[in-house]
Amino acid sequence: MRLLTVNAGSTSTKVSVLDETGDEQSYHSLDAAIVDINAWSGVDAVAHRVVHGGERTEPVVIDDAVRVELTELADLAPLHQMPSLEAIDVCRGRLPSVPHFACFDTSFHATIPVAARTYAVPQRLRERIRVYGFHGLSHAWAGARVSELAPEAERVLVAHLGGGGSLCGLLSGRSVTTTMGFTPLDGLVMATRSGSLDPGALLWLARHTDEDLDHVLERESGLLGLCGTADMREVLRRAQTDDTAAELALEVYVGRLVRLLGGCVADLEGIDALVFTGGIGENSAPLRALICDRLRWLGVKIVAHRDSVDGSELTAVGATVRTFLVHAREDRQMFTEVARSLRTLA
Ligand SMILES: Nc1ncnc2c1ncn2[C@@H]1O[C@H](COP(=O)(O)OP(=O)(O)O)[C@@H](O)[C@H]1O
Ligand SMILES: CC(=O)OP(=O)(O)O
Ligand SMILES: [Mg+2]
Repeated sequence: MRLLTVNAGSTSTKVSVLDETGDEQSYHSLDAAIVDINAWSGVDAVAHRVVHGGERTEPVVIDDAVRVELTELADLAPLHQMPSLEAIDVCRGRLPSVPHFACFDTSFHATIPVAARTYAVPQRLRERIRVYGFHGLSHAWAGARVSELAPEAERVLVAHLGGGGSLCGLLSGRSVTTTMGFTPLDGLVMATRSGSLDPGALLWLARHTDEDLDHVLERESGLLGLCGTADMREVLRRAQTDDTAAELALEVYVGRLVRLLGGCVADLEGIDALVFTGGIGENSAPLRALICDRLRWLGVKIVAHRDSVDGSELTAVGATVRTFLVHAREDRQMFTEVARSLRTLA
């Protein structure tokens, strides 16, 4: 099978053409991929990463009805859903005769136990509002890689740190806990998203200010709100020059991560392996060091590792938890899922 994949993230769009031989072509935008339209010849199907899939637990072929269904979820993922739908429209226009699949970030988290997905609100609201969890394609891929790299590891914590960020606790490869909830605004401090906030603060802001809360919390907060840049490379560079706003941003970022990771570790009753993935997790040795310095109590200890080779083991002597670096391959995960769906449909 030859598959075109489109992954519209909050700070990047990644497009690739893949097949089972491992041959692959990558592009950093849909426009760049369209310029190389010859690479699309012979594509059997297209896979689109769609962040919110509602109750869906499997990829689905996109027709007009599915498109409407996904549009109705747009305000639950304002940085992602409409850009994905726009990419879907462009690709369906260019390749009308092959199936276009939506592969969902939410699907992998269908295994989270009921109590862990339930908010303490009245029943009439619980029917609408629950934990979905996101970055599922990345967490699933990282979990599968760890099962190759460390087959003995049953309790695995994946830290997907990119433009968005979330932690996922996996037990025997299945998601049981995660830091994002009803929407991808929850949990960790992100590039421009606040992450978790006291719901009382939201009520207060709604009553006492005329801020556009959607805009503030999705696009003006996170690292950007704390120190004026959304790019972790810049935050780290500025923190080296005694820039106090950048230093605070790093402390808030790492502090929130460590606190939420502690909750996931408690859900898993300990961990055997820790995995870093996503643009920051894969590429930033200094950030991994800052995080792991705060996790010594857990038995995490890593070597200073500067390159970003997929599957590298970072575990240092004396550690009781094995730590790995895995490249986020949502495209490869979509390949696996679409191949399975095509077999089922055949
Ligand atoms: N060497 C690096 N050090 C720190 N951060 C990095 C590095 N390389 C990339 N990043 C960060 O990774 C982020 C992009 O991550 P990625 O997972 O590709 O994004 P998206 O969430 O759009 O999918 C950028 O915001 C950038 O700041
Ligand atoms: C769900 C999410 O935040 O995705 P990304 O990190 O790709 O923006
Ligand atoms: Mg991403």
